[in-house]
Amino acid sequence: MSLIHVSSLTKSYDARPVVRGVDLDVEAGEIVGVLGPNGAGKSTLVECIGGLRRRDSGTVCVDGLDPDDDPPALRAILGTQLQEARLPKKTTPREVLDLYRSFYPAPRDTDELLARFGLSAQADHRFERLSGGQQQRLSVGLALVGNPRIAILDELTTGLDPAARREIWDFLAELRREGVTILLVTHFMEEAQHLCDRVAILDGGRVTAFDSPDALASAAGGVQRIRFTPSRPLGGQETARLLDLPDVTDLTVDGDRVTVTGGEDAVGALVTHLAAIGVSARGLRVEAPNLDDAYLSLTTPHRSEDQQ
Ligand SMILES: Nc1ncnc2c1ncn2[C@@H]1O[C@H](COP(=O)(O)OP(=O)(O)OP(=O)(O)O)[C@@H](O)[C@H]1O
Repeated sequence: MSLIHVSSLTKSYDARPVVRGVDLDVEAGEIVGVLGPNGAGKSTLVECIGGLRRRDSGTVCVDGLDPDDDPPALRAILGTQLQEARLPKKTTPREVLDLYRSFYPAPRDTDELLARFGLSAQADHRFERLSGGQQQRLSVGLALVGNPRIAILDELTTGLDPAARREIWDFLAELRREGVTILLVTHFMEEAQHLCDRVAILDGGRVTAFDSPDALASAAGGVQRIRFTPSRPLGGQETARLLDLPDVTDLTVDGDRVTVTGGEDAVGALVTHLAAIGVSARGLRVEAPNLDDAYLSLTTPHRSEDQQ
């Protein structure tokens, strides 16, 4: 069986269904991303998996254990980072890391973690004096202090500057090499693309897709965007003619920049046609479909609560 097995999971708040029959299997050593709009149920789902919330129905099995039973064996192998770190204002990173270390049989070293998360200089500062990004880094460190085999990380790089984000990505890549299994809630497509072996897209409490980032991107329809500046202005008819080219589906003009959308054959047809009318395509860029395209095609933007 998979290391994390979820089937038909449901959870409601005040009779309002938020997670509506989720199936999810995560294999040992994978990094699996959970993506979806605000309110899609991502945190609720991973909190049910991590034993922080009780599900209403369905099955959750983590390394053979049911998190609702709160088994000590599960606490020993699971590290969870919550969306918002809520720590006492007057404690310091060193104190809180030392406290969390004491809960685990084989924890990581406090100074190593402080250095790893760029907090050595703030080790003895009160939590309330840390910046938002430093608080965030501490909360990721706390999830990992117990040397967990499974880590559940909820929006781990929100609020971090690009360098800190890269450092955390490198650390997660290292953890993956050590065989740690990671369930990662994120709003950053680049993060999911960079780190995740597979991505589950959650919309309105249901998984609408679960596959590798590349497979999701290809399934988004194989649409490419071709951007260029014509070497001379195109007339109205010349511009309209581009829409008739094979495999071209859409066209927008913004100043002197033209964007043509279409399938795999569109770029060849476009370049050949432009050459035939004596125009070259300056600054030509072809953007392949990416995870953003897949995400947008698989989720409902601004789904209101009464639509759920
Ligand atoms: N403790 C709670 N009591 C009542 N409603 C809740 C509770 N926690 C979450 N909700 C509601 O459940 C829905 C799903 O919330 P959840 O936090 O799981 O979504 P999410 O996908 O993680 O959202 P976000 O991307 O904004 O963090 C939201 O409408 C939220 O307001």
